[in-house]
Amino acid sequence: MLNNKKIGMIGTGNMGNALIDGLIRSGAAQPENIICSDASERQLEPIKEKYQVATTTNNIEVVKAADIIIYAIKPQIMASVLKETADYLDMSKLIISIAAGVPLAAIESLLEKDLRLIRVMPNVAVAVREGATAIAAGGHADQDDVKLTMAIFDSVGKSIFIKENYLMDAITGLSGSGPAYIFMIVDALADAGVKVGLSRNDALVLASQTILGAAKLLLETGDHPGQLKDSVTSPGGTAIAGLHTLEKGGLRTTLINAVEAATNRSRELGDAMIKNFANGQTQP
Ligand SMILES: NC(=O)C1=CN([C@@H]2O[C@H](COP(=O)(O)OP(=O)(O)OC[C@H]3O[C@@H](n4cnc5c(N)ncnc54)[C@H](O)[C@@H]3O)[C@@H](O)[C@H]2O)C=CC1
Ligand SMILES: O=C(O)[C@@H]1CCC=N1
Repeated sequence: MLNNKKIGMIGTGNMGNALIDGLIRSGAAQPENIICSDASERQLEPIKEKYQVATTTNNIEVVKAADIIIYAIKPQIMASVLKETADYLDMSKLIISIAAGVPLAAIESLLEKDLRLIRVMPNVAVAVREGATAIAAGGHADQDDVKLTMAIFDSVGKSIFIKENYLMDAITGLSGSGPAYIFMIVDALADAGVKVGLSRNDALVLASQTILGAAKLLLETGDHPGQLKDSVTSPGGTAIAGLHTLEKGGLRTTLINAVEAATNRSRELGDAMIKNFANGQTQP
């Protein structure tokens, strides 16, 4: 699908780096077809060394050279980088933003021209090709653009297509931010293992593998999580004793509140962007 399309990555931090890694390791893109930019040479050097991709600190160079441009910079500087590169953006290029909370409408109001715009919410697991990604298309992006974007993010995990309006913030709160919740849970489970006598390393390996195994069971069987939970809880056994404690501690409510808080923060970021971008304000 990507064939020899040139992919430009603006921003090579957590996500930009993870995407480059996943694209190359999956074979979806060849190093010679990737050019990336970052404000920091320190960020670019290891990427150039590891992946032999073209690197530059000049974003405009990336936009000029690429057919598909992925903006992988912080939401707070999206406006200034979009403005910086705007003159070189046109309908010949597919523009993908992965910035949390930045609505397509904000980008369209800032750039004030017809562009093939796609908004994507991936997560950091793209680095190990197990990303969870949602894709929403702007007014001038067509089905081929969506297919191209899905080809990129399916090469580094699983992607779904959604209508952006009100769902992308929820996805940012759930799967975009979700790896952080799981890392915290694994860290706590490892502490628990240490508390009941395991070495830190054994506890961490066992806790991580338990999460991986549970996730694979869910995805490969398609069974409901409640059904799978019941398959673990022996009558009068250990799992139900642990689950009772989790219920008493309000685990479900806490997780629901966490996703809601992250979703609301994404909305706040978006509302601020729309206001600032509409006033042409590009500094955070
Ligand atoms: N970290 C995550 O798990 C996820 C992040 N995102 C989104 O991805 C975007 C990037 O996030 P991260 O990679 O975590 O941030 P990061 O801070 O790790 O990377 C951002 C990169 O942009 C570079 N940069 C700063 N100013 C620049 C400029 N003017 N031109 C070019 N590069 C510049 C920085 O040097 C840095 O390497 C954000 O919009 C975030 O909302 C989306 C999903 C998940
Ligand atoms: O925390 C953030 O804003 C970014 C977006 C989703 C995950 N990390």
